[in-house]
Amino acid sequence: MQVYLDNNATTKVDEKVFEEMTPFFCEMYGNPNSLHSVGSATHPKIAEAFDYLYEGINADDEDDIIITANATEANNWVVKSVWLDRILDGEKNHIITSEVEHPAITAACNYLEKKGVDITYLTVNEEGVLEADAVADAIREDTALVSVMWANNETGKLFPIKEIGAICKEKGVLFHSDATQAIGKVKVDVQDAGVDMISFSAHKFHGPKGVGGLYIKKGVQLSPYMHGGEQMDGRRAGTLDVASIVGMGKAMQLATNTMALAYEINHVGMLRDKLEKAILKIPDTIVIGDTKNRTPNTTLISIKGVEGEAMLWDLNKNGISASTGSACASEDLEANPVMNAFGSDSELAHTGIRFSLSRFNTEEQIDYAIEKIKEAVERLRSISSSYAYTPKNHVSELEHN
Ligand SMILES: Cc1ncc(COP(=O)(O)O)c(CN[C@@H](CS)C(=O)O)c1O
Repeated sequence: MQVYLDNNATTKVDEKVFEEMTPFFCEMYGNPNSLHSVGSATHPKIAEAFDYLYEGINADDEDDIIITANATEANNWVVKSVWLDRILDGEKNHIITSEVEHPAITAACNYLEKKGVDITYLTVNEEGVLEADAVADAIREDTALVSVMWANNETGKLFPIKEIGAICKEKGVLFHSDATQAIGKVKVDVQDAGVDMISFSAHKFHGPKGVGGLYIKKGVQLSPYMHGGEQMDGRRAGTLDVASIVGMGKAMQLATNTMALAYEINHVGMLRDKLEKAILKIPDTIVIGDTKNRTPNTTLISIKGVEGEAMLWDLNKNGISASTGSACASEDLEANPVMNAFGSDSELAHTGIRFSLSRFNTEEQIDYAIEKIKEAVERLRSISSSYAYTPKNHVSELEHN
């Protein structure tokens, strides 16, 4: 049985999304900027896609949603153009972010540090969340940007975006949120939250890889990151990938409508809780962060005495796909930065397994995964030189219910 539990890394394209995309490869292949009818034939579905995007995040018609290749581009665009506009060409020299952001933010900020920009990486509390007051305390006269993620990709923890939005508005500081792991899992309402910009990627909510977006509130000045043609009113040059834009719009509509979000909480959340509860019945296991105020699909669990990569290998042999943390950091065997941020000791930081579900997972799949996880823990602990294996914590004696 194949059980895909790594949806925070990427998701399957919804069949309905794929259907919407297919005409734009071999039939309606025109360039939307061409004046002829082959080009203009793409316009109605592009317009519909943008309607879905605006509705999906409750953007005002006067706001902008600019198509990017992915959230990485959107995040880099925000950080580097704020540097250009407000630091190099302005009187600011300070950016505030958190220490558990995705590398698309932290690496871009590290790059600016080398250019002399002062970056504050706020720490998270023991629940794995940044406190809004910490942002207020960190803001200075020369602060150009606050960038805090909406939901953490490894723990699923939700950050106090609305409170931070109010603080940034009151202090007149630009506020960006990386909403990549929030869209399609929780309600993302840019007007209610008071954000100036958010980043997103379609492949996180059952759209195609290679397309994402940056929402920019009306009136926010941000120099283009990509210069060239007049696409996106000159805010992001490059021929539009019509199929991907249409796919992202449809995916946004399918993932953010009221029924879909209710299903995320009631079905996906139920499956995640069932999986998590079953694993926590195994001795010496803990959830990293805490179980409140999370996206409904994610759990990051430390299994003492079991190296994360070894666990993944065991699960993979049984058709189960999970990760030790974000996919982009999976190659290096360094301790998981998010777990380090929680003050986890190094042993713990190597034992984290991230399970991230989707609306396509079934209860039968979760029951199968629970059985295989218990078997893997039993096997790996029995050959572990570091785990004190006693009859008390024999996994096989545990009742599975
Ligand atoms: C919060 C957040 N912000 C940005 C990105 C980047 O998305 P791209 O479409 O690759 O550009 C991601 C992607 N995180 C994946 C791959 S590293 C994970 O396994 O957690 C993310 O989670």
